[in-house]
Amino acid sequence: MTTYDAIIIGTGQAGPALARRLAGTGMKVAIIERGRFGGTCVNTGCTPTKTLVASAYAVHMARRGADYGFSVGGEITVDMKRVKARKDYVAGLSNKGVERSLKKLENGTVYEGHARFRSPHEVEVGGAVLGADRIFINVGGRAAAPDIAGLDEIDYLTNSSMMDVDFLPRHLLVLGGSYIGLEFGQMYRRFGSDVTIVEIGPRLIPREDEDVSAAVAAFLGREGVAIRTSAKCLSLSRRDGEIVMALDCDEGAREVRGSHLLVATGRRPNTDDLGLDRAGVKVDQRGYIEVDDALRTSVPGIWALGDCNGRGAFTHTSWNDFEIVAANLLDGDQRRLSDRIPAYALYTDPPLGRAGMSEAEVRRSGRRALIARTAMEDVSRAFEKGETEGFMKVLVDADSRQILGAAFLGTSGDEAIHCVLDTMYAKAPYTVLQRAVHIHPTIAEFIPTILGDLAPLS
Ligand SMILES: Cc1cc2nc3c(=O)[nH]c(=O)nc-3n(C[C@H](O)[C@H](O)[C@H](O)COP(=O)(O)OP(=O)(O)OC[C@H]3O[C@@H](n4cnc5c(N)ncnc54)[C@H](O)[C@@H]3O)c2cc1C
Ligand SMILES: NC(=O)c1ccc[n+]([C@@H]2O[C@H](COP(=O)([O-])OP(=O)(O)OC[C@H]3O[C@@H](n4cnc5c(N)ncnc54)[C@H](O)[C@@H]3O)[C@@H](O)[C@H]2O)c1
Repeated sequence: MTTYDAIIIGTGQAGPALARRLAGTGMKVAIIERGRFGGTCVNTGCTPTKTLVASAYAVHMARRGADYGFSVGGEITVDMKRVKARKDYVAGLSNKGVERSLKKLENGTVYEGHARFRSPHEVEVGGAVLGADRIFINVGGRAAAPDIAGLDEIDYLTNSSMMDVDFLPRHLLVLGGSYIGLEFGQMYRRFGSDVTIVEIGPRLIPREDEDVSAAVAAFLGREGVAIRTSAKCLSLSRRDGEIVMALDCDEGAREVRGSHLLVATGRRPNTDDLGLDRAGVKVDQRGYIEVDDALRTSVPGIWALGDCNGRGAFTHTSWNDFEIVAANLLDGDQRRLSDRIPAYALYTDPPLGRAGMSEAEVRRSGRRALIARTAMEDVSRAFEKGETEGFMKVLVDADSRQILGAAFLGTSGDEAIHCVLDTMYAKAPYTVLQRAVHIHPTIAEFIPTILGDLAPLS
């Protein structure tokens, strides 16, 4: 057995940064990766998808040339091989950057292979057994396949296999109308595919407020994305060279057909093949590793960071997990998971920036609250850009005057939301943000104006 001061399993968003911090203190650190360095975000998640979203946006804007006073000679066609090559280049830089930095890390040793616990302080990888008093699990997750008759017989796509697509699907069926389904759905519609999104819930992105779901469905619909909600996929089969999806639904056709199928119905943690039982690490019913407020598992000396602990499902939450663990272990700074304010963005165009509670959550909480909402068409920057879809909504606690949450669905909503988020972290009353003088013309400039319109939430 080779002994280290620390073992890190997985090189997602938390692992590499933690490896650098620990190795920087002189600890001997083993880093184990079974797949591509950088994990989901870098290889099959954020980076490639946002690179593809950028290509789709450029195509969309070129098609809208007439709105801006120019024309493109001839039909706009998309070369999917070049779109993919651009994506591979951008994602490849990050992937290689993570690999290079870990392999040359002083005090670090990289093992390439599948890690499995042998005991609370021993991990097997390849033929080697590694031991350490501190083990950090950063194994992430993968696409979950729903239990649908016939799915196994279909050569379906997931976010991972979508990365190899270098052709235009004639008709992309998308199962699941949340982040992955909507980002890929709009993107492929813009590239030129017919797209049908099938969502089991009563509306798209069912976690969001109804007005958000409705606005997203409206602009996707205007772009020609077919949307089926409250539609349960009963079975999948192949007929006449097409994929046939049989639906249980109250409205619309009971069958949809397409050339390709993307399954985007959620994810599951990579904890089923990690030998956690041999270490005694507790998982919940869905396989997520149970952690406390400092990301310690049920076994002393073992921590779980990132998607595999079920406490976040984003790159920034995994990165924050690294910050929490490093602060507690190395800096004497008792940072806590419970200090984190929920925040994320959905990268449709326009994007949805979200911070804190939704309107529905505020209503359920029963507290006295204020609300203000503005259509993006009333925001001068959006109007000037010719991108007026969406709205901005802010909720404030009527007693403490602190911001409870916000949804910015509109151009630059993913950036402007940070004004709200930072004010929430500062625990400042909304009036601080209302009195801030923002730069003209920006989307953020309008936030003080919105806050001037706050009225009781009825
Ligand atoms: C299509 C898509 C788009 C996304 N877009 C965004 C976005 O725009 N913004 C955002 O914030 N988040 C986004 N996410 C989510 C984000 O990618 C994840 O939350 C983030 O990557 C989680 O990182 P992680 O650190 O938990 O682990 P991961 O990045 O999942 O990495 C885990 C690593 O562990 C390795 N591993 C697993 N098991 C073992 C084992 N037994 N032994 C050795 N190695 C192992 C894996 O190979 C992998 O490299 C997206 C996700 C997807 C799927
Ligand atoms: N912009 C971003 O930050 C971003 C982008 C992509 C992915 N992600 C991450 O990836 C994770 C997974 O995304 P996702 O969109 O796959 O999952 P999700 O959990 O967000 O949504 C799954 C959707 O599929 C629906 N669904 C479930 N079973 C179904 C079925 N049998 N038929 C039809 N619909 C069904 C659900 O109602 C839900 O709307 C997210 O939690 C997110 O953290 C983030």
